[in-house]
Amino acid sequence: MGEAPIIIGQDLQNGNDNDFKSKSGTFETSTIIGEKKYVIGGTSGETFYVKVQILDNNCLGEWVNVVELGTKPISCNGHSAVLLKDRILILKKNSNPDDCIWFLEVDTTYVRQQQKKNLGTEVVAWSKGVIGNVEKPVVISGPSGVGKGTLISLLMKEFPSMFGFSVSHTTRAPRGMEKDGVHYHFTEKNVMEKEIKDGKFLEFASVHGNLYGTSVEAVELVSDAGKRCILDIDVQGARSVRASPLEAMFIFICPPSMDELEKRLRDRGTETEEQVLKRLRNAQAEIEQGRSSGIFDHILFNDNLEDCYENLKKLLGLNEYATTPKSAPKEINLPRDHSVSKIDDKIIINSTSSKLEKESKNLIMLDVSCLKGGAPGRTRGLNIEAIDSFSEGFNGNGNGPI
Ligand SMILES: Nc1ncnc2c1ncn2[C@@H]1O[C@H](COP(=O)(O)OP(=O)(O)OP(=O)(O)O)[C@@H](O)[C@H]1O
Ligand SMILES: Nc1nc2c(ncn2[C@@H]2O[C@H](COP(=O)(O)O)[C@@H](O)[C@H]2O)c(=O)[nH]1
Repeated sequence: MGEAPIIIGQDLQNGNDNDFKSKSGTFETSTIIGEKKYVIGGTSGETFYVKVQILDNNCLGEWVNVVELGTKPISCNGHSAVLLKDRILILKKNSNPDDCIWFLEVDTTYVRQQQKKNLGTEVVAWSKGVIGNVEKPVVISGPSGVGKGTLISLLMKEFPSMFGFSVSHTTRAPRGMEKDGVHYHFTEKNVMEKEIKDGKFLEFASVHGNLYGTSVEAVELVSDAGKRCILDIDVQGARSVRASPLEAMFIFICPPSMDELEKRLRDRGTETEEQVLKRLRNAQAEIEQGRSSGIFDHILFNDNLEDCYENLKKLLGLNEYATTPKSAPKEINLPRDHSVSKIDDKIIINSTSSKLEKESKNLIMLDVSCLKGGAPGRTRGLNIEAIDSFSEGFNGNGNGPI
């Protein structure tokens, strides 16, 4: 049973009571959804950790246990909360431009799935907001030696600002040139198993006798950089990602023949004879699954490398002229003191700072109509615009068109 926060301020009938101070001196918001009140605030102490508590009127008005999933904001010195359809938008005050928009998911598909696993406990999930339309992650699978890594390297070299590689964890030993944290996070089996138990992985699989996995953080880091995430994972991993809430594009790379695959693996010279044979045995099953399981949106044959790379670029909507991201992420400078209001899918953020400060700040409009993704991972598709309160037809109180 959670300890009840001490709240000063009025509960609203339905919606939010924004940014009031509790007796402990920390800032809290209270959002009412049906019979439940979500109190988002901090624990006292030197560092202000964000914490969620839920008062459930269905449970005789008791504070219920809450499991908070996802990566949550590390610290927060006050925030505003706005109720959207299935999640609460959190606007952090006094924060960096790339760390001020967060979501607390309360009724998304992911939360409902997790709720089933944690019967008897309330589940909520945190997800950081990313401005702009960073496109869906790309999952690339195919048998060992087919050329996935080669194709991905070409892509990253040609479009460094557009794509970011999801650095997987593995329990296999590094190869000669491989660097920890760059090619893989090389780790111990017991450590990785513990992290899997702790829910840090989006997917994981035992591949050719070793454990491999994509951490939620690996994907989030790429999204945070405003780049399209590329995952190089096996078919089992692709299946898990397909079943997860992460919307992605799935591409399977096929070899022209088993003989050619064997030649590439042997010529690469990174595996022992025993490992080569194991990888070739697994390749047969992977190719069958890749071609028939329905997991993949596209199948590419990597016969001639140049042709295959051109086809990959076509699938990704790239051509020789597209060398910059389609939508570079914009930054938001949230006024330190602000009020928020909601008009349909538009959140109006109005500076309530001193006049001097206000002169440099505009009214900001955050469009949440095209949200994509979410926990586990980032929430994409946020659009932001600074608007002139007089010319754009909004009054200065953010109370809607005048
Ligand atoms: N189209 C191609 N024609 C000939 N050789 C190729 C082609 N594509 C890749 N190769 C070579 O095949 C070898 C295997 O490629 P790569 O390491 O990219 O495979 P991979 O699918 O990433 O393998 P793994 O899953 O084991 O990491 C490399 O030596 C690479 O240079
Ligand atoms: N399910 C996952 N598979 C992964 C991940 N990272 C890599 N892989 C796949 O493993 C094999 C072997 O890779 P290698 O580097 O040892 O040659 C290959 O098919 C990769 O696609 C992961 O995070 N999850």
